[in-house]
Parts: sequence; structure tokens; C-alpha cells
Amino acid sequence: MARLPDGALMQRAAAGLAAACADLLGRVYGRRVVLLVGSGDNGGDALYAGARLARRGAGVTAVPLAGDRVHCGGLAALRRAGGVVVHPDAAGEAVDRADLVVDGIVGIGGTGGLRAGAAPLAERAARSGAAVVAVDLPSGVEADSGEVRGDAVRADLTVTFGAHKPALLIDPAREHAGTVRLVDIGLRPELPAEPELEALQHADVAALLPAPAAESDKYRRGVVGIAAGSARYPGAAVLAVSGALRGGAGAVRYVGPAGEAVLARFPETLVSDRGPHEAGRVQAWVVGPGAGDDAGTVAEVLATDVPVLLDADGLRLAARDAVRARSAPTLMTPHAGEAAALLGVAREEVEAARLSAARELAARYGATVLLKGSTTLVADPGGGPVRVNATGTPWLATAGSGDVLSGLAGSLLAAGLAPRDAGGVAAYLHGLAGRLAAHGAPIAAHDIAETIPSAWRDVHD
Ligand SMILES: NC(=O)C1=CN([C@@H]2O[C@H](COP(=O)(O)OP(=O)(O)OC[C@H]3O[C@@H](n4cnc5c(N)ncnc54)[C@H](OP(=O)(O)O)[C@@H]3O)[C@@H](O)[C@H]2O)[C@@H](O)CC1
Ligand SMILES: Nc1ncnc2c1ncn2[C@@H]1O[C@H](COP(=O)(O)OP(=O)(O)O)[C@@H](O)[C@H]1O
Ligand SMILES: [K+]
Repeated sequence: MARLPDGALMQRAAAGLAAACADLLGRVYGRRVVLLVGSGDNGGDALYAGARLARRGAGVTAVPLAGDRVHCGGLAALRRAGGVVVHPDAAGEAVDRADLVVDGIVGIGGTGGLRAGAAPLAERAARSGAAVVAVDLPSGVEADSGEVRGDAVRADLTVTFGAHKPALLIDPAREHAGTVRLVDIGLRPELPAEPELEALQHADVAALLPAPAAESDKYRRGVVGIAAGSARYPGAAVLAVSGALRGGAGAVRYVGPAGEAVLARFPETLVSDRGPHEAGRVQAWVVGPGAGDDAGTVAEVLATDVPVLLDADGLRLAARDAVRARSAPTLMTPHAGEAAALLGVAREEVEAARLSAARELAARYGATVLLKGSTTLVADPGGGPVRVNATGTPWLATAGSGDVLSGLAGSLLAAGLAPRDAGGVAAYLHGLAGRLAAHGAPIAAHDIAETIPSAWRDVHD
């Protein structure tokens, strides 16, 4: 801001915001627009954008929510363009009749939920037929964490400036944002080299996916060991193997009590009737899905010198010191309930603060943590950018889905990917496979596994 003429960044932001609003409205002339305006620059953006819409023939009403603490330049511009100003107490009807409500209440300068004056109007906007466009962020969410500590605006579209904020990528805040549109205001050279969050895109994943070379054989491609399933839950073993077979390893070895069930479905599996130590060499282990109370196997796997993926019962049975003492990397894949148990908090606390939960768990265990759920995050123990997966769909929430993910991620570990890459790529492919398989209809876990090759191809297209 210091290097540019006064207000230049805000003008760029307002121009992008007005253009996005115009796209949403289709026709601007004659439309009714209400601006909910807070005390800071977020309100300034809304006012300047409102002025642009008013100049194109929209009827624009500004509602300043913090008394006379309002962006003066923005307010003057709106008035010059023919916009009107109404007191919050008299704004209800305008909101009811609006085609578009612009949420300029608070942006990155805010914290906590909506305040008393704003919450009823935000609620009224949600109940009206108006489209709601949030400026930079839906007001009331925590920009840097994605937490929502009180009332918050629910937007159909969020127009954000310069960079995606964590709240636009992490639930529960993400759900408030609707569709997110990024407006480039020229901040790129000023952004820190290392972001807080990374969301892989197709090209990133394509570059990370293992591919066999001319000289490859099944052992060079990596062998993944699956120690999973029990007499009670043989299906977990079958599903973990189903994910592992499509994850890029050259072979899948299985140890555990569900060998018959695994072979019946996947005759290509190398089934061993011995424990992990004697089953033959692998390049990575997956331990835990459906494993019941077999703590011995978990300890045996953790004592190996290859990467280990700990999931489901394995998370519960693993001793923290044994994980911390490992020489090879560990990838833990809890859902919110499992993460909560390991952290000694309630499940709701993890779901409300996913970013800090993933980071905290990674630090405590000295392991990479893939936290599953409506937002999947991958955090490394040493800090650094957290990976957030953008491909998921709620259709993935089906029994056994996590077993497929752990097999897939384990297979990528065996193929040589670092834990954060194996986790990030597995979540990406799993989410994409879920989307492709579901296509708007319910799916079962084995559908996800069977669609992994399509997702893999899609990434290379
Ligand atoms: N940075 C950039 O390069 C660019 C930034 N730009 C824009 O500026 C925005 C940031 O503007 P900003 O810094 O003026 O803060 P902003 O979010 O408007 O909050 C202001 C005040 O609100 C208050 N407040 C706090 N919590 C609250 C709550 N829950 N509910 C209600 N009010 C609450 C609190 O004051 P308090 O009342 O506590 O004294 C706080 O100081 C950014 O999001 C983007 O839109 C663009 O123009 C492009 C360039
Ligand atoms: N609401 C949701 N939106 C997107 N993905 C979800 C949602 N709920 C669950 N998932 C995904 O579905 C999978 C469920 O895994 P998990 O909870 O371990 O189930 P299971 O133990 O039945 O295999 C995970 O990949 C998780 O990220
Ligand atoms: K806002």
C-alpha cells in the first residue's frame, strides 16, 4: 500500500468486486443492491463497488452498521453516484426487496462473530431471495484459521483480494463462503514465499504421481504391506488392499486374519500367514484398519525402518513414544473423532479448529498427520505449509471410505513419495474418484477404489 498512490489497491479491489456482482446480476440497470457496511476498509471496498454499480443504473442503498465510523471516501463516492444511505433500523425492507446484498461488514481486520447490529440484517438477507456476495471474506469467520465463533454471513459468492485466506479453504468457515472468486490486485510480489496453506492442483499431482519406467519391475515400483482386518472386520482389509492396488506400488502384501477374504476378491495380493517381520520385504506399511485390538502387530510394524501409515485402530493402539522414536517417517490418518481421542479433547473441538488440531497432533507425535473429514488437511511435524484438499465431496462419507484412502496413501508411500506428498496426493485422488464415481448419487467405498484409475487419468489430462 505504501508503494502505490493512496487508495489504488482499494480501487482495484472495488473494480473486481463490482465486476463480479455485475456477472452475478446479469443485468445491472434497475437492479436493487444493498450494501452492509462496517467500520473499516472492507466497508470501503463495498462502497466503491456500490458506486460503480450505481453508475451503471443499479439502485444502491448503503447501510452503515458502525454509526459514523465509515469509510469517508467510499461513502462520498457512493453518494456522488446517486446511492442512498439508510439507518440499520430502517434497512429491513430494503434487504427484503434486494436482488443483491453485499457483505462489507468486516474483512481481515475482524475477529469473533457478527455483532448485535449486523446479525439480524445478515439473517434477513439469508431469508430474502437476494444473492449474497461477501467482500474478501464472509463476515464473522476467522480469516486465518477457518474457525467460526459466532454468527457469520452465509454468502453465495465471496470475492477475495490478492490471495485465498485459510477461512476460504477450511470448514466450518469455508461453507459460509459459497463460490470463491479471487481478484488479482497485484499483491503477488509482496506475498510471503511460504504460504500457510497449499492446495494441490491437477498439474502438481500429475508431477508427483509415480510412473513405471522402462526398467521397472514390481519390486522397484515398491511393495506395500497391509496389516489390517480382523475376524470381525475382514472387509476393512479388503478395502485397504483395494486402495493399495491402485496406488502405484508394484505389489501388495497382506498380513492378518482376513487373508481368505482378501484373496477371494483380489487374487493378485501376496498373502502371508506370518507377522509383519517375517512377511517379506516391503517399502511401506499400512497398519490399523479394522484391526481390532491387535496391539502386537502395531508395535511390530512401528519397529520397522520403513515408512508406516497408522489408521483407525492402529492410531489407538500405537504408543506415542514408539511413534516418536521411529527412524523412518510416519503418516497418521485420523478422522476428527480419532484425532480428538489422541488430543484428549471433544470431537467438536477438532471439527471447530481443524488447522490447529492437525498441527498440534503432528507436533505431539513427530508424525505427518492427515486429518480427514469435510476438509482434509495434511500437516508435517516440523511445521511449514499445511496441505488442504479441495477435491472432496460429502459423498465420500460412507463406511470403508477411509480404508480405501489408507491403502492408497500407503501404496504411494511405498512408491517413494514423502508422507506429506503421499497424503496430499491420496486425498486428492480419493476425493476426485469419489466425485467421478458419485456423479450426484450415493456410492460405496469399493466404488471409490474402482474409480481411482479414472481419477489418475483425469489428473494427467
Ligand atoms: N490489506 C490490503 O492490502 C487491502 C485490503 N482491502 C480490504 O480491507 C479489508 C481490511 O480492512 P481493515 O483492516 O480496515 O479491517 P476490516 O476487516 O474492515 O475491519 C475493520 C474494523 O471492524 C471492527 N470489527 C472487528 N471485528 C468485528 C466483527 N466481528 N464485526 C464487526 N466489526 C468488527 C474492528 O474495529 P472495532 O469496532 O473493534 O474498533 C476493525 O478494526 C480487507 O478485508 C479488504 O476487504 C482491500 O481494499 C484491498 C487492499
Ligand atoms: N462431509 C465430508 N465431506 C468430504 N469428505 C468427507 C466428509 N466426511 C467424510 N469424508 C471423507 O470420507 C472418508 C471417511 O473416512 P473414515 O472416517 O475413516 O471412514 P471409515 O472409517 O468408514 O472408512 C475420509 O476420506 C474423509 O475425508
Ligand atoms: K466481508
